[in-house]
Amino acid sequence: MRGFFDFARTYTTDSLSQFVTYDFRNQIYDKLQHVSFAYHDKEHTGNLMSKATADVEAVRRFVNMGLVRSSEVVVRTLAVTSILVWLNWELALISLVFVPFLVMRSTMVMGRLRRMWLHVQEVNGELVTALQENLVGIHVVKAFGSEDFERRKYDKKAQELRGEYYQSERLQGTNSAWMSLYFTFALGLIVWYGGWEIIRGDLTAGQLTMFVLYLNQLTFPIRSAAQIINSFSRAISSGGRIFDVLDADSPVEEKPNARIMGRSEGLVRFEDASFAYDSRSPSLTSVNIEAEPGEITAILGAPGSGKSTIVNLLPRFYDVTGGRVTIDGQDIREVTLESLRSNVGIVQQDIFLFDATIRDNIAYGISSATEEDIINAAKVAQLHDQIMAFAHGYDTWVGERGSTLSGGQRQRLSIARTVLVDPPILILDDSTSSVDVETERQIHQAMVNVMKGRTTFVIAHRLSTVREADQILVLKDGTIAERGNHHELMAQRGIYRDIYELQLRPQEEVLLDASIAGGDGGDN
Ligand SMILES: Nc1ncnc2c1ncn2[C@@H]1O[C@H](COP(=O)(O)OP(=O)(O)OP(=O)(O)O)[C@@H](O)[C@H]1O
Repeated sequence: MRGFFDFARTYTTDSLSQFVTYDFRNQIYDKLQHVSFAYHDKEHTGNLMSKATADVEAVRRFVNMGLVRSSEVVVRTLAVTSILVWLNWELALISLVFVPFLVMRSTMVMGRLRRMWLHVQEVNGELVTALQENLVGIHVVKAFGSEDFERRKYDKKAQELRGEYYQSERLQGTNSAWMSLYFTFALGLIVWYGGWEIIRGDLTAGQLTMFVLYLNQLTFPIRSAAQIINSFSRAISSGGRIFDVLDADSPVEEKPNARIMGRSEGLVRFEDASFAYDSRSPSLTSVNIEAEPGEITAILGAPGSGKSTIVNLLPRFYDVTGGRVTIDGQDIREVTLESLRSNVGIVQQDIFLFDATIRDNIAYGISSATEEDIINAAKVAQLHDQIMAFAHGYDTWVGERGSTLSGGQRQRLSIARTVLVDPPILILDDSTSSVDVETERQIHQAMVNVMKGRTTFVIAHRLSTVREADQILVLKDGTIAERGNHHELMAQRGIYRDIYELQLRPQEEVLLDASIAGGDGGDN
């Protein structure tokens, strides 16, 4: 019988706790998929990972252990107290004298433990962040010989965490001791008063012994209460951190009545568009751009002038803080995010590759892509021949974050991915890591191929791309300082001409020299 009830209890608590954590995990994951970039700018990845794992685990433990034990404690306490009152109400009243102390102490300890556990979870988040940054940036750490610096940084956080754990365990230990002390005091009081009653002849020794034996049955609930308080405080602080994620506002929200955008014609307008990452300084002020379908718009400017910010507004990674952005005349805030983003493709220079095969990485997000589609996309991206040169061809595993591919190959893989999606509007960053002349030519050809027939915004660093552009925008401090084509801007003798003389022309000369010399530096 007992075995059956134990099994039923374990089964119920385990499945309930797993159900709760399953739900929390999915909700957190779902939320993180949908919050905008502005949220990720502020939240550390390690901290989010800690919330999705350690905090969820703290809640699971409470549900698994604390909730059931709490009901057991309540039932036992009520049952024992009723028996005590029935046995001798006067003694029962005396034995309850410690209850107010117990309640006061528990409330105080619970508040302190909650603050402590919150701090523990925060430090744990910082520790995971330090580990995550170290692993992601391991190349930089090794290149700069910073292993010792990183170890000390990690050790400091680990020590802080150890200290915090120690403090909370100590508080829990002293709390447990205090609660036992109150109880022992009450027991002493009963023995003293009961003894007195026996002397007076109002109570027999047997009755007192029975009362004390029953009173002793409260030892278990009192000990458990200390543990439950700890587990509850931890679950409350973890629950708070979890709800911080679940309740986070995302500045980029889809309207409830958002329409689905069909395949766009590719007419893009920025109308008086302004944007600020924070309230202190605007990153874009009153930007006006009109890009006709199929047109190439090159964006140039000094670092920090707002080039990436402009293109980030188009797929709504951030929302304008003033003015509006339209595609085919409709405000992009009126359409669903999914349909908008399927119309706006992005070729990133530093593309993220998943630990999967080349085929899976090219077809990422397009489950309907056939083998033929994938090969065609790789051909357009000038990558097919190199893939075929690998021993496993399209089945080659790219390694974590594509570490087994060169920078040039990763960039062209990004182009192949975009070709497969076939978006009418394209955002491109044409900067390339230093590659040899042949790779440079292949990348350029791949870019020309992918831009064909699409309205393209290219953050331009190379003269070849700038020359192909229908319009060139030169940014300065978040505003468009100059606009026109190459010849018009050269004639203006302004910022563009400076950029041309200082950056674009020398680059082309180097490439020209390299091609004449037939140098091949290797695709890196
Ligand atoms: N996530 C962010 N949070 C806060 N400020 C940002 C953020 N990203 C960019 N900024 C600021 O906005 C301004 C414009 O940055 P942006 O990245 O658009 O410039 P950029 O021209 O693309 O620069 P680069 O050529 O160096 O990539 C800069 O002052 C930059 O510091």
